[in-house]
Amino acid sequence: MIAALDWARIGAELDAFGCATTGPLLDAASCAALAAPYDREDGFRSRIVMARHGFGRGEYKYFAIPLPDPVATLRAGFWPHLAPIANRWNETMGLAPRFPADHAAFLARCHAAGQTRPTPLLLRYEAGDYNCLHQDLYGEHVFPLQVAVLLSAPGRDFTGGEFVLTEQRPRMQSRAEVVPLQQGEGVIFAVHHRPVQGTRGTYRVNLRHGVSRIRSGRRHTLGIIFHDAA
Ligand SMILES: O=C(O)CCC(=O)C(=O)O
Ligand SMILES: [Fe+2]
Repeated sequence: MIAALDWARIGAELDAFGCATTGPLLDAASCAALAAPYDREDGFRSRIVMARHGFGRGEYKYFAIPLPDPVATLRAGFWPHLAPIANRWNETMGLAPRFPADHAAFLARCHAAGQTRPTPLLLRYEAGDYNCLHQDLYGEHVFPLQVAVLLSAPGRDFTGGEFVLTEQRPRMQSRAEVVPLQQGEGVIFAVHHRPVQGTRGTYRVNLRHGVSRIRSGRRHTLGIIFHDAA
């Protein structure tokens, strides 16, 4: 499934815009099966009510280990395609970390540094909820790309609630990008920085992502972050 994606297009879009959509990843039944256990206690390590932390309005839950399928499959499956892009980006940006071919090896590095808690999460927004612009940094070890998969059907399950990215460029005004997604579709995007080719060489821009206000209904998302948390 992931191997069959158009990785040349995705790589080019990530380089040009800092984000790229995947097209369909999960069918409607798989989306529903992932979102349905949200209210259960088991299977999650913690629940965050966003308003309590100034993160926005809505809530999310971090999955416990073992990650359920298809979360584990997606996390491991994206890795070998994203690691070469991440290595290229870090080289271009003059950042030292390089990422191994195997996700387990990178997780071992996170765990040795005390980043032992799993980061894949399930988010839930109701009418009026939103996710403030942020960066999912959880410690010293950062994988520069992450994935979010929309589990609800826009227009049917909810309205509003668009995935947004902003890009803060040195000495320039910020640029915003709205990413339309279908149910079961993912967006791959920069966690923190991305390289931009300028006339005088490469520079780093700072990205943040969030979700605009849900106008009606309920919206669920699966978030896949590749570094674990301290
Ligand atoms: O709900 C969304 O679309 C974005 C969730 C998010 O912030 C994430 O997956 O890191
Ligand atoms: Fe996030």
